[in-house]
Amino acid sequence: MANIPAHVITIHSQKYDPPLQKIEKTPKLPISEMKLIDVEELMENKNMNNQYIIVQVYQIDWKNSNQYLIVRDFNEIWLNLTIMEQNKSCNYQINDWLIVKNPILMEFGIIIQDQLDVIAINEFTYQAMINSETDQTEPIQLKEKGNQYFKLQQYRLAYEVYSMVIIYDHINKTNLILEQCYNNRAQCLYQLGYIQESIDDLNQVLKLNPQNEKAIQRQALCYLKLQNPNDAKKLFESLPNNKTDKDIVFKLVECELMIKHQSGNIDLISILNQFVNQQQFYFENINNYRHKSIERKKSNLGGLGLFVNQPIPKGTVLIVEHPMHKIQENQTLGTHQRDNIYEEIRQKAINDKQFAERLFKLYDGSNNYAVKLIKQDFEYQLQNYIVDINRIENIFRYNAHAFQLLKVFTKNKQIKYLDQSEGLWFTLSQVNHSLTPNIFYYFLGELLIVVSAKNIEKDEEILVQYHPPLNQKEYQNNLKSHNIPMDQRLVQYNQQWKMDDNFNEIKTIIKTVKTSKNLTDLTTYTLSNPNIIQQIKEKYPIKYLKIVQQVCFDLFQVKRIKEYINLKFQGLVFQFDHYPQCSSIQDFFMFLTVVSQGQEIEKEIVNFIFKVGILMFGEAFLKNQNSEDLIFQLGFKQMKK
Ligand SMILES: C[S@@+](CC[C@H](N)C(=O)[O-])C[C@H]1O[C@@H](n2cnc3c(N)ncnc32)[C@H](O)[C@@H]1O
Repeated sequence: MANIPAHVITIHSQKYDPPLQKIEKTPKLPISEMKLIDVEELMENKNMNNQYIIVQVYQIDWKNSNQYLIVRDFNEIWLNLTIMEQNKSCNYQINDWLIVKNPILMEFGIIIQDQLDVIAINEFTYQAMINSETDQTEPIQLKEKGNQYFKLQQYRLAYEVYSMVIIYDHINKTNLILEQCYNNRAQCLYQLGYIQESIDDLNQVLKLNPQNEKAIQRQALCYLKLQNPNDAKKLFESLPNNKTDKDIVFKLVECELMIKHQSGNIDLISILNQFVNQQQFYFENINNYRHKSIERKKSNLGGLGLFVNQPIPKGTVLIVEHPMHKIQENQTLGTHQRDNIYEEIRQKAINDKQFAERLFKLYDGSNNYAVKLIKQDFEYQLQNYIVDINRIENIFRYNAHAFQLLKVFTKNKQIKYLDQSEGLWFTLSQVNHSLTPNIFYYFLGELLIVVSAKNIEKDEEILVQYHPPLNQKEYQNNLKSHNIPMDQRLVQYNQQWKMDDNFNEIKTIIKTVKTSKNLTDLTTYTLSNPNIIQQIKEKYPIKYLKIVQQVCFDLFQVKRIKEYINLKFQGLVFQFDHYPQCSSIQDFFMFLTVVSQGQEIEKEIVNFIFKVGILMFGEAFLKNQNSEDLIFQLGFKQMKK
């Protein structure tokens, strides 16, 4: 141990030799939500809440029942530490390390009012502490344990384990895995929502290794989270792969957007172009997601249905799913290629057991028996290599969803424009129909997103509206085609949904879109009929919000703004029914906000969508302009070029 520097005033009192006592109870580390700081930091930062320091005991004195220690921290800073009203049976020994919770720094040193705020660590307690938490003794193993917790998303536990390694490392001055542990612990803090604390840990990493790219990137993300795009940008830019790594490029654009947004200086087109020129992005890396509360059970409506086993607030993302099967380009079930389609699916079922298993779990028209028979049926059919084509057809008839696959990328990244297509989405296919649905869904390309439209009670069935009701006859036909009995309370036709005057015109637009050979036709059509646009605008404001969403989606996929604006007309006219619950901009914003908070789906993408949305509306608000006009101006400006 080093000599005490002269400037430390030691307290000379009568010497007291405490009896050596074993600690019987294993102390738990009281630091689950606390931050390790050093004495220097403590001097700068007088707020002692939720902090702890670690010091080593050099000398012990007593005065009445107060214990006076001389201690030093890892950085060899010496100071006095007074523990008021110390219980004499709890004695510290020279060279013990003390974990001191919430230290109060006074002129003459640290005062501890509550002796429980101090825990001594000697070899014995240290071992006990580690064993009690993890059954691991070695710090490297301990770190592995932390990693395991992290993988299981048990961030609190991971945090504690990493903290222990950090303490161990400080004590033993090994510096062995300190860098990794701080880095990992920073991630835990981030996940737990302690962003500033995460930044502090990352500073520790960068102190040890200024080149640690992971830490730089993570710190930048923290700054973004704290709405500090300038610092975030600097950090992202300092990364060597800031032009090639798609995540970083993406983040840099996001910084740009946020900076422009905060300064009120928005030039959306140039931002879009900048983004679009940089790189293309795909939705391929989004994993399927299904809310943990969803259960499949018997439904009063017939057959099985999906229920939630906990209350679900409005706006919760319940399902994010890729199609388990989708029909090839330009095909729908109504076409003459139908038999080929079923044959194709049949082959897939024969070759891919998992696919077949899922397929046969779907409703096959035989309400009561469908699921009961699955297992034996499936096994039998596979054994004999017979997958009945009629059954495949049935499954498709009752489960397929249509979606507007406006464009896709071919393998060599060419854009292809497609007509409406159909596919099977596994989870959505298990949801029953209602005209008063509690969920709604929409597609980003072929990616399905299902969101709760109301607060849903525990054990309530989730219900979706199968078709937008256009008129009584069509509605009845829809129900019939779905094998749904007309007397169902939940499926009664609502007189309010009469065919409106705009309907025929809208239909004409749809038809034009569908039959036009190329996009110029559509441009001419919409431009020469501004009244229709005006009418649609008045009647269905929500569809403009749909454009915002589509705009953002297209940022990832479309190179040429022109085409994308043209395509919007197809999207907007056809798809606005998917937002029956969003009747205002505010509603839609709420929806976006909630979606962006969905932990499990690709946050960046949804955040990005959200931000572009804000920018567009933000600009309109700044200019005191109708935001819908703005979106339209944007579209027309581009089209005229
Ligand atoms: C996509 S499936 C839904 C899941 C299905 N109930 C099952 O058992 O797997 C569609 C079928 O469910 C039934 N169904 C859905 N909604 C219904 C409703 N509101 N009333 C009666 N039956 C309904 C109809 O038989 C319909 O053809």
